[in-house]
Amino acid sequence: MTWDFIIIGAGSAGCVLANRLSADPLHKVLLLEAGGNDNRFAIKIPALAMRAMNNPETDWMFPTDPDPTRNNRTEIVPRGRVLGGSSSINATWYVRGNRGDYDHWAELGNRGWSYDELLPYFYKVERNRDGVSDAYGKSGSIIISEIRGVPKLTRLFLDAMEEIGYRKNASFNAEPTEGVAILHSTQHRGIRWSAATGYLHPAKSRANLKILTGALVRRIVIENGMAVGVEFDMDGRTLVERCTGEVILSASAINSPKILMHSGIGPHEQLASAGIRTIVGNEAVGRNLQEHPACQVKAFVNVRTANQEFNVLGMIKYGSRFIVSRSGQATFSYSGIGLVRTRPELAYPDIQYHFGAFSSSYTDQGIRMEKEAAVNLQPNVNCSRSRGYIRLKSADPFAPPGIQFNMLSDPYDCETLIAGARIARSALRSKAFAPYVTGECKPGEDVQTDDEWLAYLRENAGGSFHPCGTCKMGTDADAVVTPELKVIGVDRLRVVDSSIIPQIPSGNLNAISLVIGEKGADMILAERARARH
Ligand SMILES: Cc1cc2nc3c(=O)[nH]c(=O)nc-3n(C[C@H](O)[C@H](O)[C@H](O)COP(=O)(O)OP(=O)(O)OC[C@H]3O[C@@H](n4cnc5c(N)ncnc54)[C@H](O)[C@@H]3O)c2cc1C
Repeated sequence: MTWDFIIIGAGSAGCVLANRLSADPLHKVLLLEAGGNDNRFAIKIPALAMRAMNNPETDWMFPTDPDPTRNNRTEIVPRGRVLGGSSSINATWYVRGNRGDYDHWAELGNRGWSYDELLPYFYKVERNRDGVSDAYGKSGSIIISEIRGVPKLTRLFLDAMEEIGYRKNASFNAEPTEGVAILHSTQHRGIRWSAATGYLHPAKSRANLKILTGALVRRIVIENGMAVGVEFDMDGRTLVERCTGEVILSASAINSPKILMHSGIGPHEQLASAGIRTIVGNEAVGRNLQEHPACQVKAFVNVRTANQEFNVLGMIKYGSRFIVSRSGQATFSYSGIGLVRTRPELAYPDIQYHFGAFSSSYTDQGIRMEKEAAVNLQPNVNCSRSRGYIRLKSADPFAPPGIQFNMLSDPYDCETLIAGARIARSALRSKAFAPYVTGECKPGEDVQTDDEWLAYLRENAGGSFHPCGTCKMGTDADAVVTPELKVIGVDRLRVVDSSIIPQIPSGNLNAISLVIGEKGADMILAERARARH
């Protein structure tokens, strides 16, 4: 069989593409996914995502290189390895980002990617079935709901922020986005609504769409400067599928650049040292790695939190509530959002808060629940400026690449995160929290000066599970793909996923990854239609 389109990766963007490209029965579409089926409790019930993470069956669990900007600490980066990709194991936050983010993308030379041009694609993604906000589209594939049954401590977070000068704003995905709110999530009645749920499952019985799970892509086959197929391993065999239309790489910010490199597209020296023949030398492949640097500000509380209930009895309690009302702690982890300007002269929020009515910690093995009752207010820098990279470590296409975040290399990120952390501290010391908060747990009273905060960040800051930018879209020398998402130097090959992001936006990345899938599909279909006529 020869395919019209081969899509690599059934994640947020890949599921959208599989649906849109196979909507025309004349298109024969092959979707290759390394992971397996998403029919698991740990995926359907949002809070159980902690179990889908750190599980090699559903999480890539990429180890990082020691980060010199964070005292050489290492960490494990979770990425979904299952139908739905990271949208199947994420925390279900739905955050679009703001006008400034996407207008900036357009200003960088990416025609067609301004806020006004992307807004119709957000609407196309969204289905505001539970009436959560007028800001959303009404008939898209992804259901957006307010989370249900939030703890009292989360409502206190909104009061606390209001008390120190930040308004409540339930419409935080429309302009102006600034304010604090109960989380809007990609859920319907407490069940995760992933890209697989919204896009892939409704299309999977189409005769012209073939989905292969357990298909681990090695490389793209390039002949005469053109992508003509994909080589992958499945059931212990190495196979090649060929394609007359386009190969579309949607393996996300860590594996997309790695697959390009194994296909001969990337920094010549790295390819040569792995014994890979360079087809297109491009130093930019794998560079521009971005994250939302985050830290924790935590306070002990005098009421029970999920920390004391992270056991069998707690499971029964939360499980029963879930069964009866599809609400409560089984359906979320963090439950309050804040988008805040740390300085009034800024045009857009430079900090996003995740508020959790529980306390957990980053460890080099992932996130762990604490034993004592506490709440956690976590700021992250929105449009961060630190840059890291992905590099080939091995000639083995299945070995993980080197991942270097350099997460606190830019002083702007450090200063902004410190400002955000100080605001978080003020919120936890507000009158609203006073009856409940018994003391600061992290960073603790010893941390006061800028230098002390910086030392705290270097020892404690982590990412927000939002790596992106490693196959940057642009028109400059640092670009890997054009604004049409075509890989520079190779025909019939595009990258369509969060790796094309030129500058990380102000929000969690699932929404924009879905939009990248929608816009990518539109561009591919329009070109195909033009070619037919
Ligand atoms: C734990 C966690 C929590 C998060 N929380 C949120 C949140 O609450 N809200 C939010 O908006 N964002 C969140 N994110 C981020 C967001 O989900 C991702 O940024 C987004 O889903 C990325 O979409 P993508 O299409 O780029 O890649 P992905 O969705 O990661 O998809 C990539 C797909 O490609 C497949 N693949 C990779 N390599 C190969 C290969 N060699 N062969 C075959 N298949 C391959 C993968 O298995 C995967 O299915 C979170 C992410 C994680 C991991």
